[in-house]
Amino acid sequence: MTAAYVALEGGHVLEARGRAPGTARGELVFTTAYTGYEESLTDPSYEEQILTFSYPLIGNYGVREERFESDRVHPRAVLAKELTEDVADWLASEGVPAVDRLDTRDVVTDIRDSGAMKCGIAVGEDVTEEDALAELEACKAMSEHTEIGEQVSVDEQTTYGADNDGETVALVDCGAKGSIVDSLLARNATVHVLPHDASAHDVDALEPDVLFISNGPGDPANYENAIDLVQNFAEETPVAGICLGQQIVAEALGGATEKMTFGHRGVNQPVLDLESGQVVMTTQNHGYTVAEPGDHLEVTQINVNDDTPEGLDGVDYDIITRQYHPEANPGPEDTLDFFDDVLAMADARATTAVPADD
Ligand SMILES: NC(=O)CC[C@H](N)C(=O)O
Repeated sequence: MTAAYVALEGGHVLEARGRAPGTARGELVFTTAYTGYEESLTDPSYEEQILTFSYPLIGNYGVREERFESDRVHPRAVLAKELTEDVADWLASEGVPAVDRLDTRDVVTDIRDSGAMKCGIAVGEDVTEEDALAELEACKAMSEHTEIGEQVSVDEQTTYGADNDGETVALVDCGAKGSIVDSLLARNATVHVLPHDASAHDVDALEPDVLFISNGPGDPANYENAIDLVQNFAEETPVAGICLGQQIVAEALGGATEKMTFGHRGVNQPVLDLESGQVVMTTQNHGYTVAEPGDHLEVTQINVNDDTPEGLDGVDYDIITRQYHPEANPGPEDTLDFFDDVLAMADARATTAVPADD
């Protein structure tokens, strides 16, 4: 019989049914998404986290590689009320421990009351509560993962859509979801995916129409290089950002970010556009938020539930960012026009730019 223990910050240990073996530790969070487990589990933004699904049955339409957002599972472990065989086998093959048959309503309530917390997990034939507690003991706070960008970024620059004749995008990969690249390619852009530690010279060499900062895991303050790039280019090149990208842009331009209690993770987060008065349903996955936009940015969209900034525009520079995931996958596709807006911003700048000479 496989034993399974989940040790929560504070030392409380839950027993569950083991579905994929191993030991792990991470920040315990939950998503309310009721579909899209293939996309969520391969979203690099979940690196160093343990993901609880609040929806009770996960896996009822199988596991298909074409839905993956990256080439591996990123959460360190998975908790659910009931996992299908398909998902349990997939997680086992990826070496990601998984448990079910625990009361995820209790786990979610606990996270809502106490905030995202450290967690240790042990699943296997011979594991004990002490193994889960030892993982908990070794668990670091999210902000202490200072090299997290390195864990999820590409090692080398890669170009997609070289033959496209639309805008040229320099996408700084801090853990980018594949759908961001796909959304840009579908709009005829050429996308150069750059490592998170790319230099200003690397970006310059591409003569991009837009510098785009991706989503990604962890504390935005730990992406010093990407922050520097935004500072370097904001004046001369249009800038866009999604999720971590919005946070990095705010950090770079005199704003500030802060950790939320338990964050927003789900596919039905309502966002109000302050100019049009329209509310859209969005996909979200973040534990930090912009606390202060600073003088160079203004808030254009807010979360209806808690008023946190969901969209920023440049005051004196060409900048558009979103805290949610306009690329969807999972979730509603109501916000794909963000990519049209970013490319239109880049195009407008390119066509009004004054040639240097002649
Ligand atoms: N999806 C993301 O880009 C997440 C951004 C950041 N790591 C956060 O938790 O807020």
